[in-house]
Amino acid sequence: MAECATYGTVAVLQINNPPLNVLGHDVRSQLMSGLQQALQDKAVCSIVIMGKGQTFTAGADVKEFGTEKVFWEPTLHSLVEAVSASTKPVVTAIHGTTLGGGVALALASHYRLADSSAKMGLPEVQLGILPTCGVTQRLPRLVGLQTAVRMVTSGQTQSAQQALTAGLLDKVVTDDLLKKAVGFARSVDVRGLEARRVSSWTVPGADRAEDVLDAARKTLVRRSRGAIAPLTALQAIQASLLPFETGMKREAELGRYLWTSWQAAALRYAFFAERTVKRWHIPRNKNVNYRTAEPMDIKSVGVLGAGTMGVGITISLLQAGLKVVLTEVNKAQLDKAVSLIQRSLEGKSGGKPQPMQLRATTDYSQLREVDLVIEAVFEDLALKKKVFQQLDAVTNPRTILATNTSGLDIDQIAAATQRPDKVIGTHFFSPAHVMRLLENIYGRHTSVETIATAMQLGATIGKVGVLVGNCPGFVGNRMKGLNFTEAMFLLEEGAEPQDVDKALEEFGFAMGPFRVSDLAGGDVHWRRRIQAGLTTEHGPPPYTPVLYRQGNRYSPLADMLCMQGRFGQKTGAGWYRYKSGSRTALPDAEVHRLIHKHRQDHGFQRRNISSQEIVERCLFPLINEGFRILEEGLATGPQDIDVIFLLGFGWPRHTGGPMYYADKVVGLGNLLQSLEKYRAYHPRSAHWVPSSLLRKMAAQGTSLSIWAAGSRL
Ligand SMILES: C/C=C(\C)C(=O)SCCNC(=O)CCNC(=O)[C@H](O)C(C)(C)COP(=O)(O)OP(=O)(O)OC[C@H]1O[C@@H](n2cnc3c(N)ncnc32)[C@H](O)[C@@H]1OP(=O)(O)O
Repeated sequence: MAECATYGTVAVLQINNPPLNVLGHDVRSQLMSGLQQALQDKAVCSIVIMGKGQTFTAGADVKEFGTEKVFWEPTLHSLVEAVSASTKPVVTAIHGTTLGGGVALALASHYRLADSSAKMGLPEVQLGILPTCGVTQRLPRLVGLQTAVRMVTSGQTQSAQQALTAGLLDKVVTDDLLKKAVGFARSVDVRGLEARRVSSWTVPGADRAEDVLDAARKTLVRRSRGAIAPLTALQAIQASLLPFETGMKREAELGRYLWTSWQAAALRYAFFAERTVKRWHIPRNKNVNYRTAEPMDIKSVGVLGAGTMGVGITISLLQAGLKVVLTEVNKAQLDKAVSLIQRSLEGKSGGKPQPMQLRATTDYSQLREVDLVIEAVFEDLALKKKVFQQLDAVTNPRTILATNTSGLDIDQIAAATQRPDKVIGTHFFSPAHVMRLLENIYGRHTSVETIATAMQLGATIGKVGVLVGNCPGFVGNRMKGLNFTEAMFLLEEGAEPQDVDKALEEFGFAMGPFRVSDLAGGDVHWRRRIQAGLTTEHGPPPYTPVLYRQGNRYSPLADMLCMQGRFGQKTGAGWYRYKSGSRTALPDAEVHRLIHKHRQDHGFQRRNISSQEIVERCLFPLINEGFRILEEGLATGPQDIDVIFLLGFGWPRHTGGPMYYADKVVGLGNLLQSLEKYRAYHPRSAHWVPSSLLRKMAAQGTSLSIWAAGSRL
């Protein structure tokens, strides 16, 4: 857990708690006793704290949060204070990615040394808490308010060089950190110790504090979108302008407030959910799971189609060091894609991107020897089936064939080949080289090896892979579609697009559904509705009532906009209008007129609709569908659905995701009641019929987390 050794007059305490040296109770106890021993040992003049393995420490053990263990002595706070109060100089030597409590230990030390490849960060706000143990008080004294505010409220990591420039580190070294730290510790003098205690310093540039804090507050109010941790952390930093002990009390007070907040619990859940989804199984056959599966070794990947998605996917693969054969029949499109890829990879640090690993070709037969192909052609079932037939003919029979689709039937695509066991859906999110989510969809015949390979490939290229079953829209788009459907009904009943968007943005989404639709292009879903027979390019299909389709209430408003060529930002007009070259959504009188006339034509009585109703009507049907998905065994557990929404659809992270939010914030009983209430008002929308899983759980008074714990392997 923590090892102690002496090198002449220097005692070295090394954390050894693989994989990430988190500071659980055992580690804290051993570090504390090592420190006390070193202080008592007359032969020891100075002390080094460092870590073994891949990192100094990733900080506090988050698994202890929400349990009593975190308060067991020595707490992290006691340990940090013991380091700060040490009568012998303490040097912290940092390597790897040092986070949270690791930075707290470093700040309390008298000297800070780091390996040149080290990174340091304070991700606490991402867990809904603030950096305590004196971090909000010591950091501004060391690096100034501005840098401290940036580090604490963003949670982003700093490179060793940045930390050195900011004044957070005293020295950056290359190679043999242990030797250099011991050498450094030998050179420091106990006589200078008092002056090295950061707590005795004042915050540099305190005279400009108001301006810095005001500017930060304004930015955070806009960016946090309801998350309370960043603004609370800012208050703690503000307290660093007070005497140190007063500031420490304020930090502890604010820390306690966040510690017990529902948002901290939700964010902790989100942290572990992202890691839980890799432990997948198929609900209908639990023997098929991450433990029994053996992935194929993938060294080369073919990407078919050099449009926006193909380019993003290629960049992700190249960045992970894989060989890529990019195939596109249109030579001009291919050349454009290659230049985009090269530009994107140029100047990327880390040495991974290797453009020479890319072969671009118009010739399908070049895909003959790749291990896996990701097809990224236009979202059209007939086209994809044709492409898969060709791929089946040209590629090696052992090659896995993946289709990048956002909702088409994997089984139909697989049926176009002689190897349905080697066909899988890999739904990338746009921009594919930026978005971390990869929704992997198994079909009826997809083999366990193919599933494991797609999941492994996701991890290799830095994505969070979530495995789901095959159904229209899969998990993400099947649920998300309902949100947009209800949003349009709200327009019919009296809301304006900006009212709906505002309510959901206040809930925490970066963009409301109409702004998202304008960004993505309304034509994409219009084509899908046409394919599904819900509408035609000229209006409702013959003999179809305007407001009902396929047994459900239907709003034709989106179709009406598309029929006018209003596809969103790319056409300068959609639900909003856009000035040339601008992405700012401006309310458009023409849209208001169109909605107004539609209401009049169909006898809707306009009424004022509250933000609460907007949020409930847009989100509750989607959550209800999530329960149906679990019931149908299309996702391993609620975490999988939550991760899809957190990483793919901008669901506000501080609420944990749709299923967590329903379970822990709304409450399953309340959700059921609301669904019943809206169902009574809107009987012709099947999405208000509560799922039987939800009914059962609400009746039993059980929770999704208990259900999930029982179902996960
Ligand atoms: C007050 C609060 C204080 C003082 C704090 O310190 S709060 C904690 C601050 N630290 C963090 O938030 C670190 C979070 N961890 C990460 O960001 C990443 O794990 C990493 C960048 C450090 C490493 O990433 P990676 O190499 O991809 O590894 P994984 O994320 O997959 O993690 C491996 C396993 O370790 C578990 N883990 C990671 N960090 C912690 C932690 N701080 N406490 C407990 N467990 C942690 C993670 O869940 C993985 O576990 P398994 O899923 O493999 O079981």
